[in-house]
Amino acid sequence: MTTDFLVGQIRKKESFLCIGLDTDLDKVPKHLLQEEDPIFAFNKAIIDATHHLCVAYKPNTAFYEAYGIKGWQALEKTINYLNSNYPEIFTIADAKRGDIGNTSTRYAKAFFEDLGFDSVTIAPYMGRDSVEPFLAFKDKHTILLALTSNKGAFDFQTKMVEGKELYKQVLEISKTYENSENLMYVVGATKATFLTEIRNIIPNSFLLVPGVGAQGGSLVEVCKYGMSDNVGLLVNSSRGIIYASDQENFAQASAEKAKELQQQMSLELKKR
Ligand SMILES: O=c1ccn([C@@H]2O[C@H](COP(=O)(O)O)[C@@H](O)[C@H]2O)c(=O)[nH]1
Repeated sequence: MTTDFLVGQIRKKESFLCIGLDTDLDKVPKHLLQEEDPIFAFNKAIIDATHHLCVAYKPNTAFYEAYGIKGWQALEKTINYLNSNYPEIFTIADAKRGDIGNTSTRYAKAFFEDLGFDSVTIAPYMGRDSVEPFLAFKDKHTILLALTSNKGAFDFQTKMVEGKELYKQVLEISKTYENSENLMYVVGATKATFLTEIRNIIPNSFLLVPGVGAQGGSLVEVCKYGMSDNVGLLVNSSRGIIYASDQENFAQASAEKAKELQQQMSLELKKR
């Protein structure tokens, strides 16, 4: 999917919501456990109830890998369902990969070609040759971890390296990578006050912003400091939406939570 198409969807739906499909069988409604594939049954119900309120879905691969081959099959069914039924939706494999070049190429093929995701999250730590294999794929997006939402972000990401915080080095150096127009960045909603400085370095790049909802980040602050001329934001909520209820009405309850965020997003878009 091109960035222009994504921006068009954001304007049309008045939403830059990304719903995280972090599907955990300990948390899904009990009646679904009788289904042949309870993970997919849960995801399908959530997607059907919420697709008009969001522009992206982000399965975190950990939640699928944890269930072995059945989990991976559920991930495959989920992305196939999205691509077949809702091709206007931007899809993110939150896999946090990155390795030596030939290995990164295999990861890129797995997520972009075999599974057919629009984007994948990548750790920048191994540098240029670990990231560029992902960037080589046209109309696919590589979402680099810049400043993450967790407390441990302060262990390394904000440390000074050659006179500059490491996360700023990641932003600046990655701009020099081949096909860097295919880059997006992860910045946690819990780090919203850093967004002004981040926008000075990458004024127009899209940011995937996890951390509203369960982690306590503020959507208003993210928009205040992080919204760019082309919106430039995909704000993710996972647990806050998909586990709104553990009863039979779970999909409707998730749609209500998604609608609350979409309406706040619509207001933020109208402010500009
Ligand atoms: O900095 C980061 C990077 C990734 N994540 C992931 O996003 C979701 C957040 O889930 P919530 O339930 O809305 O808190 C989850 O998959 C994380 O692994 C992040 O939180 N922060």
